[in-house]
Amino acid sequence: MTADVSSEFHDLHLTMQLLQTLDNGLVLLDKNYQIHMWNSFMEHHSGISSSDARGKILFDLFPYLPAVWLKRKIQSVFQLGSRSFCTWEEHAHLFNFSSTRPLTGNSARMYQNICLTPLYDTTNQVSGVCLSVYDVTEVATRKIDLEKANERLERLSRTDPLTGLSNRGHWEDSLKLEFERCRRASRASTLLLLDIDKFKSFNDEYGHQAGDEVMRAIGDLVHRFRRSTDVVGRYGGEEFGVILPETTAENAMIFAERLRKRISGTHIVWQSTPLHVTVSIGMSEIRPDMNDYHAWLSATDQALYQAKARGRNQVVNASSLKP
Ligand SMILES: Nc1nc2c(ncn2[C@@H]2O[C@H](COP(=O)(O)OP(=O)(O)OP(=O)(O)O)[C@@H](O)[C@H]2O)c(=O)[nH]1
Repeated sequence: MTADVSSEFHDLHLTMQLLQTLDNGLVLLDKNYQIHMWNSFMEHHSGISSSDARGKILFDLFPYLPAVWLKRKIQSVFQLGSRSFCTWEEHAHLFNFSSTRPLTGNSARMYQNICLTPLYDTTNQVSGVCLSVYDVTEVATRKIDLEKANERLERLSRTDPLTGLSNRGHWEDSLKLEFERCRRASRASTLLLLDIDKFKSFNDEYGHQAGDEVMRAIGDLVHRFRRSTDVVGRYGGEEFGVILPETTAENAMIFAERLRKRISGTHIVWQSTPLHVTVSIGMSEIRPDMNDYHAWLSATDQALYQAKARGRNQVVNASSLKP
């Protein structure tokens, strides 16, 4: 070996060692997806030694890889001569590797970003593609945790903690939306306000916790009774609101009467004592002369007031009231 060749061989040897120290995976592929280099990161995480990997076809070693998609990506690097990327958000675990910190992190599997880089020969032709694999498990799990926490906060900000129904703010937003939709499309929609009768007496006789239990049970009953398109919320203290989209007052009356009877026929058990609960319901169908959803609420509230005044445990339709 001449001095030059020996020096080049020495440099190559050092370069190969340097590649082994990288904390990311390196795979050198030719046009036929045959592996020409496989660094220690890949050895360590795949359990396949460099000597076993070299000469093999990538897709034979890892039959679970999304072959159609990845082949297209690799071929485009050969054709265009430009880099290509794939983030964990596209393919979370391209290689099925274990996470290096499964105990402190939140994932048993490694999240990866992938980069495909063209490698040129001396004639300036792309002769290989270097596939770099980056372990981004910590970043990915942190982002996923943050998204989950935000979703939870979002849900909490919309929910009444006692009944699990929509809280007043969120329910009123739905009401406003429904009002606007109906106005534009001129279609029917009916609003119900439901108030537990003599609710104060449950608090006074059995304690506040019993009152809470009554509230929870009625909220649950209304929630289970409604159709999936109806929107139920806790409107105030012991008051619930139900929006019945695409429903005329006539049909809403059938629903409201059924609900009222169901509630008055159900005993809520508090510490072995059955409590008899009734509700008063006011309802009103949306009308063209209503300028905003407040007018809709106000008409329904007046009907509820009448249901109370007429002796409770009944449904009153706003259209039956004298103007
Ligand atoms: N336990 C409990 N009580 C509540 C809650 N929110 C409001 N209340 C109570 O509900 C009671 C409502 O009483 P009133 O407005 O006098 O009405 P009522 O006793 O239901 O009588 P009518 O509506 O006229 O049939 C008040 O005593 C409030 O303190 C709650 O979240 N839990």
